[in-house]
Amino acid sequence: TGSTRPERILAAVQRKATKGDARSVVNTIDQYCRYQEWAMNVGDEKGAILDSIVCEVKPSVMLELGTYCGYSTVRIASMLPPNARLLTLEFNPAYAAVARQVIAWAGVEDKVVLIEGPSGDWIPKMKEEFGVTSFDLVFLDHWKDRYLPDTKLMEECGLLRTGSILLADNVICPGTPEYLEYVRGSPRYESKYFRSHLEYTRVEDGLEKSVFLG
Ligand SMILES: O=c1[nH]cnc2c(O)c(F)c(-c3ccc(F)cc3)cc12
Ligand SMILES: [Mg+2]
Repeated sequence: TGSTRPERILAAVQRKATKGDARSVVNTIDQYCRYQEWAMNVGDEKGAILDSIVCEVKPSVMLELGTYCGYSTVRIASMLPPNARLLTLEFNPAYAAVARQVIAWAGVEDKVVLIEGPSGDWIPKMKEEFGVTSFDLVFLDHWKDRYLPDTKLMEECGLLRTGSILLADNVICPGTPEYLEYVRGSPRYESKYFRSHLEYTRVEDGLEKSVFLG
């Protein structure tokens, strides 16, 4: 049986990236996915927008929905101060196994809590299991059909406070129409679209930043 794409990404990281150097891990994955084989990392172009928002928000507690190989996990964690925490949720155990090793190689494991399982099950347990009061910033990058239900679930579970920010990937490609309609139409959110491109391609995609108004 051959390797999987995530395993080949991990092999590239362990072969080419400097251990303990998060930026080197990010650059290695971008190189691999641009020139060897495409993969669904947020990528360098949208990643720069993600960086600017993480820098602006300076979150103490952040949630990432959808870890995949850990590319954005490492990108975000490398920008967080030591006492900040990034909780990242991954449904697929094979992806989570690779992500743990990518996160370790980058040396950011102290700032990251990787949780395996369905977001719908874990979001209601965030307070009791992880001592979360509310999230300062949430990066939605999992399954497009879960963006809206998980957002409503976070509202219902009191995990969003006035000023909490949602940043959603892939709002154009593959597209999250119901989520966009909700955050753009709701008086409880102030939304803004950051136009970009689908990772490693010239296809349009973008990030939607939505501030929860309470
Ligand atoms: O399922 C996804 N979860 C999270 N992020 C994704 C992404 O950034 C993609 F580009 C894509 C994608 C996959 C195939 C395409 F042809 C286009 C986009 C999918 C996801
Ligand atoms: Mg994505």
